[in-house]
Amino acid sequence: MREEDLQQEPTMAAAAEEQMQQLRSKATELLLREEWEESIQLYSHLINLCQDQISKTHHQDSNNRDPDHLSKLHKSLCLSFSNRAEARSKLQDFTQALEDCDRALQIEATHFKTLLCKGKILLSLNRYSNALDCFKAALSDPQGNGNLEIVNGYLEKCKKLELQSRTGSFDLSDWVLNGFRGKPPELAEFIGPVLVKRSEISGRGLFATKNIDAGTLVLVTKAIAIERGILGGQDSGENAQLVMWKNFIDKVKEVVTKCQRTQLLVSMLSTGENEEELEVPEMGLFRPEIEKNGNGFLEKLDMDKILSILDVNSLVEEAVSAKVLGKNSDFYGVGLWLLASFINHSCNPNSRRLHVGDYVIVHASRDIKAGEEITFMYFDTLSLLDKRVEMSKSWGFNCRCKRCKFEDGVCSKQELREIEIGLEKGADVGGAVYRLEEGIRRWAVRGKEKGYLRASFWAAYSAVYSSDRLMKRWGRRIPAMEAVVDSVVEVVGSDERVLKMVVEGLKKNGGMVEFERVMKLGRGFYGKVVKKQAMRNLLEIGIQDQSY
Ligand SMILES: C[S@@+](CC[C@H](N)C(=O)[O-])C[C@H]1O[C@@H](n2cnc3c(N)ncnc32)[C@H](O)[C@@H]1O
Repeated sequence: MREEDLQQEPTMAAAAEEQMQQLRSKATELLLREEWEESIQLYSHLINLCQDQISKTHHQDSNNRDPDHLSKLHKSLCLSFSNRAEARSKLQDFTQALEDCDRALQIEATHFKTLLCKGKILLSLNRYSNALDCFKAALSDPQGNGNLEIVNGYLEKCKKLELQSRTGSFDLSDWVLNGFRGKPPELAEFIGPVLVKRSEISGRGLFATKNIDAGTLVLVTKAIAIERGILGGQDSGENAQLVMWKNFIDKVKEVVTKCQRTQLLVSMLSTGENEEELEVPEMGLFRPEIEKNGNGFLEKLDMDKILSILDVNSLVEEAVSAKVLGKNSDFYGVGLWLLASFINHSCNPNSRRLHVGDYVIVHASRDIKAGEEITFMYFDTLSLLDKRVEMSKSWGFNCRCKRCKFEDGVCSKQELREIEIGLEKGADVGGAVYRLEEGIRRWAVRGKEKGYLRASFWAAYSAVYSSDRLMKRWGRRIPAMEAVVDSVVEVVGSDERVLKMVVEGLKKNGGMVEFERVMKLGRGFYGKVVKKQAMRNLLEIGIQDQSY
């Protein structure tokens, strides 16, 4: 280096130091004011300057190097990455935020602020054991001592969620007993014994890899985007729905841009066309703990494709919990849950879903055998074939489930149609049920197929069983309620209306319907997330005042 350069260097370094100092205080101010975008810009500038200065210092003659100066620069760089990570995480840009955390931790492996920030990001990405490692490491930093309470709080939360996601042991008893009111409990993501495979129904579907008994959890997964609101009257309701739909699309677009893993999975969802040609995703893709940032090739998701995907896969929060949460019948919530998007519809479903906060919980609503496809209902399955055909069309497909195939091919279609028309015209429901049961015998309909027809005419059966007058007249000529309930539950799984009728039967007749039967139905309906004692209370409440 020339003599004059050497003389100029301290002044240039001082100027750079001053510029960095100004940037640091301005960026910190923006961070405190929660102006994330702006603070990110300044931190990026600061990071460049720091790196520049560090490289200049490295090029200096080792005798002239000031080790203190270098270590200050490294500290400043570490803090800048850490703060930029914080700002990026606030904007939900988790991929870049994690990159910043890692760069900060390369400089200082136990940097407390960074470990806390990284732990929180991993926690919100449902990567519980990785988050746990971060919080444990944070405790080993001297700064951790002053923040023991905060770090321990996160550690406990992580441990609980990690256990839930590993074992599927969730307990929503208190929340359900409280009428789904209050803040929904915190949940982990969980994947039970299931696998995505080709389905005979259409495209891909989710299958059980083990026997799963009624009430057992199949999966718990968080929406990648969700939009909720209250729809007003007719016109304003339609408008509100349009605005919500637009916001929902924007949210999906944003997550897809920010997270490659999400983008990859969204691009694999069905657009409703050529489903047989769609790729079957490997299950690892649904496990956030397995770091997977795409395979280098990412299909570009254009707007048309996103719209078709959302049309086919988004679910409306229509579960009882969502209605109570919204405290309003006009409450409407729409979301996209990735793994749940691989579940096909069946009018003979074996699972049901419950919405808890941003999570959807899917549990078996009846016993499922290993190898069986897991299905839930997209629309009401306790209804007649014609109505179901109409609803399936409005979903954009023709239902190809076994029940629809059977009912479509049943030899006695004309007679069934006559019973239906009679009911539409206000014929005696008891007479209709009697005629149907008599037909079932004559047409030699057996086993599960009996349940198919009974589930289709459920409205008539339930009207008879709930009326003392009709039961007096028809009770001895039609099957006992328990037999019909069993065959209907075998077909549609546990259902709120069936459960309600059975609970009312228990209330009226005491011993006629055993409590165990009600408990089994309750388990199929609410799932094992409601524990035995709470379920007893829940159903006893129902027995006392019918408001379960
Ligand atoms: C949420 S996706 C379910 C997964 C889908 N099969 C796949 O391969 O990605 C919904 C789409 O699956 C198909 N589907 C679901 N249930 C069906 C059924 N019962 N009969 C026919 N097609 C069905 C329809 O194309 C529907 O638009």
